[in-house]
Amino acid sequence: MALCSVGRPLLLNTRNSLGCFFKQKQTFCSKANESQEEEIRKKLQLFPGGSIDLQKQESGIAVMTVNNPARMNAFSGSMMTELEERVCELENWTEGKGLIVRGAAGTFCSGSDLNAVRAISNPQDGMKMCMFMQKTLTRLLRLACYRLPLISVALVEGKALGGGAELTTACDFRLMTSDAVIQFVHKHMGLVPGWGGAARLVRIVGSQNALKLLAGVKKVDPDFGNEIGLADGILKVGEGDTLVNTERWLSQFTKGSAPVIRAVKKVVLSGRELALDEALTTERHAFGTVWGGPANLEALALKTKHK
Ligand SMILES: CC[C@H](C(=O)O)C(=O)SCCNC(=O)CCNC(=O)[C@H](O)C(C)(C)COP(=O)(O)OP(=O)(O)OC[C@H]1O[C@@H](n2cnc3c(N)ncnc32)[C@H](O)[C@@H]1OP(=O)(O)O
Repeated sequence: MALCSVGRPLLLNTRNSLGCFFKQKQTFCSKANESQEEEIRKKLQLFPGGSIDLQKQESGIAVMTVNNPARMNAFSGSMMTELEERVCELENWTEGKGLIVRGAAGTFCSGSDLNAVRAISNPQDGMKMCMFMQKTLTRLLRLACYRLPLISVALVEGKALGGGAELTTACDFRLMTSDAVIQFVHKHMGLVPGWGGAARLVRIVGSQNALKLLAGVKKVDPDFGNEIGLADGILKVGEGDTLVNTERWLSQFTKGSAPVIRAVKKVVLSGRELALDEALTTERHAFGTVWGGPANLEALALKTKHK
């Protein structure tokens, strides 16, 4: 039985929440919300185009591609619902260790498809779309909460604008190619982020920098990204295949014992998102899952030195 059915992700959350320290924070738990989600899913399907492709590799690293190059990889409505489906697939990928999120044809993502945005520009639809994307991107960021040790990185080539900039913040790390730009263009669109991008940005770069990026609509190039902690590394264009280089970079975090990596991601996520008491409780539980475990016993037997 699948753990998750895309049409009923709320059921998924209830079932999967046993091992999930975020269960008390889930908000989509009423029948009314469930039917609202279904309603917006149907509406989004009315705006087709592009795709979200997922390639799960034997290495345990998956590549998710935002694929709509004719519109600079803007998110059509159907791509928003496909993103939810792909996240669901990842939640159930027991061999998964890492995820690379990138855009097709050398550019990341230019946000929502403005044609779809115009058609759903009334406040009710906007709120439903916003809740839908917030929930999907939160699930993407919290993949480890579903028993997987997945560590994610956004490979930012070209432009990441608006919702595309928000998508980068739903990954654990961001690597930028030397020609890349991340820009929260929301203010210029008369908006603020609504896909959870502001809340995540504050946690990544701090409130001072977040204010500069959102209120100043500052273009973040790789050097500035590095300076404020938005970029975790810079990939020089022309020095090898960027995807291969990203896989190599990511593998430093995904190699080793899966239960230990899962526990690491859990303590970091809980430290960032929960109140201290709750985070300490989660840390104790995570510690209990690895103490005396195979990786721990092996390290003790080998008398491992950390030179
Ligand atoms: C604000 C938050 C938010 C949300 O919460 O929903 C959003 O994400 S709204 C979208 C924010 N993004 C934009 O406003 C992007 C607007 N587009 C541009 O600034 C440029 O197109 C750019 C910089 C992405 C690329 O410029 P370039 O000169 O390299 O190419 P073109 O402008 O010729 O673009 C090629 C082609 O793509 C279409 N395009 C680009 N972005 C979008 C988009 N977001 N939605 C729909 N279509 C988009 C562009 O119109 C061109 O199509 P064409 O048919 O050739 O005119």
